[in-house]
Formats: sequence, structure tokens, C-alpha cells
Amino acid sequence: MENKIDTTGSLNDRLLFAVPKKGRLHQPCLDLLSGSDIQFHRHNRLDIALVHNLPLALIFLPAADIPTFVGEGRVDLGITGRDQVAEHEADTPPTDTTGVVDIMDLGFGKCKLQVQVPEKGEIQTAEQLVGKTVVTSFTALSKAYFKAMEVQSLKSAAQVNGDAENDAKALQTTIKFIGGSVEAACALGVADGIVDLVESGETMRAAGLKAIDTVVESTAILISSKHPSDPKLVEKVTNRIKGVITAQRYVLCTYNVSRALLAKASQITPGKRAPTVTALEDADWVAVQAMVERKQVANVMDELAEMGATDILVTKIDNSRTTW
Ligand SMILES: Nc1ncnc2c1ncn2[C@@H]1O[C@H](COP(=O)(O)OP(=O)(O)OP(=O)(O)O)[C@@H](O)[C@H]1O
Ligand SMILES: O=P(O)(O)OC[C@H]1O[C@H](OP(=O)(O)OP(=O)(O)O)[C@H](O)[C@@H]1O
Repeated sequence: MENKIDTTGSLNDRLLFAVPKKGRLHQPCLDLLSGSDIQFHRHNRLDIALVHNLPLALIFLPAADIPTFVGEGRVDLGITGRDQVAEHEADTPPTDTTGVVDIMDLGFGKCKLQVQVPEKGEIQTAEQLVGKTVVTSFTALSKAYFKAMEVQSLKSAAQVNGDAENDAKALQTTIKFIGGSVEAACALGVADGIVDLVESGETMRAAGLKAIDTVVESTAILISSKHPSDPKLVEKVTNRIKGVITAQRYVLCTYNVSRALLAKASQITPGKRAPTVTALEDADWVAVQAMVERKQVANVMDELAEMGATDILVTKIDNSRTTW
């Protein structure tokens, strides 16, 4: 009892921010909070942590439950996968007051929710799974996906034999829920196909499966409820997170170039508004500084060097406050 911490009493005046408590999104979220200087200490086994330096409380929840808590306005802000929001909305369509607001894409947790079937089996298309058994953790999205196909198949079948009742039964796809290790379902004879997440494709290949269609593409997103308790604080947290994401996505590229080549160089590194150009002691030369997307930087350096820029340096951005 001595170690029991009463956090509930202190939650009233705080903006509640839901963060995945485990799984693929957990660590990148902790990194994002740390980069945004959101300081907290999470006591062992407690799913609520008070933030020391802002009127915020972090609520650690399964990624799949976050859209429900935020959508019902029980929690103000949250980070989860776009796939989880889509699943929640397929099950509980948003109204004027419920449902989530998609604030921004966070870039990590990239994956696809895909229809998968045994590599060596007879099924080659998603249409061939209509009327069969599909196992998934995303039942609402899968039901909606196959429903659309069933309607289509029913129309085609009715045109051929006109026996609508029997056709409807034959074309009903069974969607079964499994909480994890969905990829094992086909090999165990539980399913003809599955709907599961794919990132590298390693799990799918190891299970002898292949993807035949994509239901949803996903990345982690920052979401808020429709009427958060403190919109100003939501904006502050959003701007901090945006700053960290931008800092991760861009680097600062600095180089020297002759004035004669400045226009050409500016086309290679246009920067945010325009590159920063500084005069040098040598009147024919200038120093240029511009933000460049990290994934483009090697190509940009090659192009700059080829066109005659010298002393090209790339530096990491620790944090930022900018709009793109
Ligand atoms: N292989 C993956 N690569 C990238 N992102 C993923 C991957 N698998 C899942 N995700 C993302 O992370 C979210 C949470 O999935 P994850 O399986 O890590 O959660 P979890 O809470 O541990 O759930 P479970 O207990 O069902 O495994 C997914 O909804 C998806 O947005
Ligand atoms: O394409 P890959 O890179 O192999 O990733 C895909 C796997 O990742 C997720 O599962 P996770 O490892 O989170 O475990 P789970 O099956 O218990 O959900 C997903 O459900 C797949 O099984």
C-alpha cells in the first residue's frame, strides 16, 4: 500500500494524452515525447503518468483502444495507427460530437493492412475469398471490405441463375477475430485467408503467405477529440511534436558557391522559403544554407558538387519550430 500513487485526483485539471503502452508504436512515441520536452516519470505498472512541466497526464493504453477513448472524448489527445482509427470508424461511425480529429502524420509505424492467402493455394484474388473464412484482428474493416465484394458477386450471380436467397448465403464471408499471431491461422486450418499487417513482409513469407490486396495503408498519427478540454495546450503539444518530426525529417546543408552559380545552386537547395545567402570576404563567392530532406541529402550533395559548389557540410537539426 505504501507505494500506491493516487493519480486520479490530480487528473481533473490536466489534458489527457493517450500513448501506446506496448508494441511497435511505443518506443517511437517515447522518443517523440522526450524530444518535445514532455517530462514524466512512469511508476512501475501504472498506466497513468503525470507530466512534471506541463498540465498534461499521459495515459498508456493499447494502440487499438486509443481511438475509442479519444473518439468518446474521455481522453483529449492520442497517438495510434491510422489502421486503428479506420477500424474504429468502420465499427463506430463518427457523429458531430464523437470521433477523432486527425491532427498530423508522424511518419513512423508505416505498414499495410493486407489480404493474405497461402502462397501455394488455389486462391489468387480477394474475390475468391468471398463466402470463405477469413481471420483477422481488424474485423470491422474486413467485414466492410468483403461486404462490398459480396454485393458485387451477388449482382453477378443473380444475373446468371436468379436464385437470390441461396446465392446470398453462399456469398457470405465469415470473418473471425483473433487477437494476435493471425498469420498462423491458414496453416492451422482455421482460415482460407487472413487480413493482417505487413511491414517488411518477413512474417508473411515465413508463414508461407502472399498478399493479394491492400485494405488500408497506415502510419502513426496524432489525433484529438472533437472538443478537447484545453485547445491551447493541444496546439502547444502539436507544435512541439511537429518541431521534432521536422527536425528528424530534415538536415541543414551549408556550402560555398560562386555568385555566378548561385541561381543554379538555389534550384538544387530551394530551402523552406529561400536559401540563406551570406556574403564572404571573397566578393565572387557566397555561403549558402538551406534545409534539405534527409532522404534526399546524398543526391543533393552529389548535384551541388557536380555544379561547382565546395565545402558542402550537412548538420543534424536538434529541434525546430517551422511550418511546411
Ligand atoms: N510490423 C509493423 N510495422 C510497423 N508498424 C506496425 C507493425 N505492426 C503493427 N504496426 C502499427 O502498430 C500498431 C500497434 O500494433 P502492435 O502489434 O505493435 O500493437 P500491440 O498493442 O502490441 O498489439 P498486439 O498485442 O495485438 O500485438 C498497429 O496498429 C500498426 O499501426
Ligand atoms: O511484415 P513484418 O515486418 O514481418 O511485420 C508484420 C507483423 O508485425 C505485426 O505483428 P507483431 O510483431 O506486432 O506481433 P503480433 O502478431 O502479436 O501482433 C503484424 O501483425 C505482423 O505479424
